[in-house]
Amino acid sequence: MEPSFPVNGTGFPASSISETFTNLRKQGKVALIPFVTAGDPDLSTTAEALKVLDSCGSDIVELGLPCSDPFLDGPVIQGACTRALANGTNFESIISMLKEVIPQLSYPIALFTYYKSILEHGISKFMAALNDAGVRGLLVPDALPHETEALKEEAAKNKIEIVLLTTPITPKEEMKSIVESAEGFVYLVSSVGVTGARTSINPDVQLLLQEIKEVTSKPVAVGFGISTAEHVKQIAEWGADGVIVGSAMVKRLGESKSPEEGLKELETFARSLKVALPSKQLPKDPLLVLA
Ligand SMILES: O=P(O)(O)OC[C@@H](O)[C@@H](O)c1c[nH]c2ccccc12
Repeated sequence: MEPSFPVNGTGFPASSISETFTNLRKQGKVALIPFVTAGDPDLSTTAEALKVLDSCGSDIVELGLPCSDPFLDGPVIQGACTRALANGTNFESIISMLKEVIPQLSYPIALFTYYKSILEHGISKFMAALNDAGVRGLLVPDALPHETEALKEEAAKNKIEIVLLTTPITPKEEMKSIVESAEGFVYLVSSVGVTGARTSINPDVQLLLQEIKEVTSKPVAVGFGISTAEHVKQIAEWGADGVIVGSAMVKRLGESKSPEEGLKELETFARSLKVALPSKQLPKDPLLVLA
């Protein structure tokens, strides 16, 4: 049976994060992983944005839970969190939006959150809600190793993969154990500091990618500061399996004059990144999802 919405090559219903990478790898493709903050500028626009990103050939989307103290984020994502919280977006409203939208998407969603927000709900309730909504991955960059182990245990019961992050200053031994424990993919943070667009990519990323690939066959996606088609191309050439683009997406979607304008800018930008990557076919009429 033909599905009535775009299928991004991973098949429907959306695969797990690992399966998505396995499929892409078979086809020699590099994953485009946009990040947006849930509820920015409002939750119905987030729902539209998730569909627009599907039509642009996104392979996975990282969806951020807005938080009042996003200390790993730069001004753009901080602004997105402020807007989302100001319009009343909360965990429950995000979960109910996802329940409706995820069945319409061909890619898996990985949720991004700070550890504190999970504890507010309790780990097992949080994971069960994610599973119920169809979320397939989770990133909690500020969780300590023992906290991560507890998260992984509960996530496994709920078919959720826990993505772990390594940075340019992570000691090699620690990097190895992160890589060993990571599920879905390994997130290589390109540079030290907070999230936000950078003018150029840290050239050490090439070597860091090699070092990770020497110790694992798990997919590796690079994020932090990636904001142009050139950046994306460069990172793909260096052998990454995916690129994560956050602040540059959020800026277009959340800082535009209107939600409609923001969605259009998001679409144009995501397409420009997609064509820069070793790519797959896009659906014929992407604007249909906006109608
Ligand atoms: O915004 P950037 O620089 O494109 O970085 C990716 C990113 O937004 C996303 O992965 C992310 C958002 N907030 C984070 C905090 C820590 C680590 C990663 C993130």
